[in-house]
Amino acid sequence: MSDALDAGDPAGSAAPTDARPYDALLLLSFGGPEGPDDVVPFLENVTRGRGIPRERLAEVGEHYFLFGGVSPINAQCRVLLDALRKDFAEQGVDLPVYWGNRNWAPYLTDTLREMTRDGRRRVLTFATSAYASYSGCRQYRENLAEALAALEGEGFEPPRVDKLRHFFNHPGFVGPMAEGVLAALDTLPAHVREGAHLAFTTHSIPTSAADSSGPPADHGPGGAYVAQHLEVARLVAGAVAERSGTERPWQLVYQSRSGPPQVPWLEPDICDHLETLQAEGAPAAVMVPIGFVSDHMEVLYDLDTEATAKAGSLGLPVARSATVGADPRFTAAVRELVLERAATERGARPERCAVGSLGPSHDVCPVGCCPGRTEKPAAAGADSPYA
Ligand SMILES: CC1=C(CCC(=O)O)c2cc3nc(cc4[nH]c(cc5[nH]c(cc1n2)c(C)c5CCC(=O)O)c(CCC(=O)O)c4C)C(CCC(=O)O)=C3C
Ligand SMILES: [Fe+2]
Repeated sequence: MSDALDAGDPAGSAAPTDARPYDALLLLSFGGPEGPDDVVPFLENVTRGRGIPRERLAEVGEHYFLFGGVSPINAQCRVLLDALRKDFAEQGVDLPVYWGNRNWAPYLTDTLREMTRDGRRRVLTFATSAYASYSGCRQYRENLAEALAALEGEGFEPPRVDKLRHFFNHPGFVGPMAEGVLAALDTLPAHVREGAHLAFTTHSIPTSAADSSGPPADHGPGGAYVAQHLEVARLVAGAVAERSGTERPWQLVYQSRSGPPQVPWLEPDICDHLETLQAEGAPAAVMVPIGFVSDHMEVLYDLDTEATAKAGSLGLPVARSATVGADPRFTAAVRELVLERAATERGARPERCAVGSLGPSHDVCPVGCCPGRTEKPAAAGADSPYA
């Protein structure tokens, strides 16, 4: 990118709603079962070759069967898809939005095939995962590469695919979560509200995956994964303190651990944390699922069912705050990120919005970002085999 653009920004004359060079947005999500017969095949898709213990799979299958074999995640993606289309239409952003999943229908490869048939040549991807990590970023990029390879194998010339930067510190993500905490506090009995602890939770991952998350240069203990979550927790706790006039103690904790017990994963687990809080005399807690963009199964089962039951057995009042879902501030944030990236691709230097001290994340994952256990081709990064 040339500094000379600062003077006479050529893209500055473009309409503020110009999404060029992109001709489509791809909403890329995890996918989930939509009925009892889907549960086992879905789990097979998720765990292909990753050695999750059988007992854990049976347990996770049970969580889905408890809800009729239906994960809420696909319905939430449909709502988000509609909300994005409506936002784009209202704001004059002329960009079709498609939806594909990594692990269940509509499958990513099918969506990309449809996009290719529709003549889309420059696709921007919005993955429903806010933070850096192998599971939350590179794995999505690997699945994009697999889909592109499959289409090439079918004789198509697939589009070029980019991916939006991590949005964890965008105000359209942090703001709605802070408001969700204030609303959750209001549901607690009045006499425990003041002293309630904030338990920020996210998906546990192996400590080795956390340590290597983000660009290689940033690697420290916990890597970008822990640093980005700590930043969001700090920002939300700060906004809540400011709005409510009360500083509350907070901590980042983890949930939904899997994998063999001898492998270390990020700790403490939310349930152990609730036990500690109760033992230390905390009057109440709000569980704040900052690691998830909507109320999918990890939230409905691991927090609303399991952790809430644990708190009940401890006599500790708890509430769970809302995820951003299709909040209009979040859909607006996606639009802003799309237009920002489009302007950057046109050679302009748009304002790159971010709150807190970490600054806006990279647009293109550098080589070695969030490595997996085995090296596989990944699209939409500096090490992409696709342009
Ligand atoms: C960081 C992270 C996110 C957040 C980023 C993002 O959103 O992508 C996330 C999201 C999700 N994870 C989900 C489901 C599952 N994740 C599993 C397994 C795993 N997740 C991991 C990490 C993450 N996971 C890891 C390190 C594993 C073990 C190894 C592996 O398999 O890589 C398993 C297998 C059984 C189990 O081990 O629990 C299932 C069924 C669903 C769908 C929920 C629904 O249906 O509503 C969603 C949104
Ligand atoms: Fe997961």
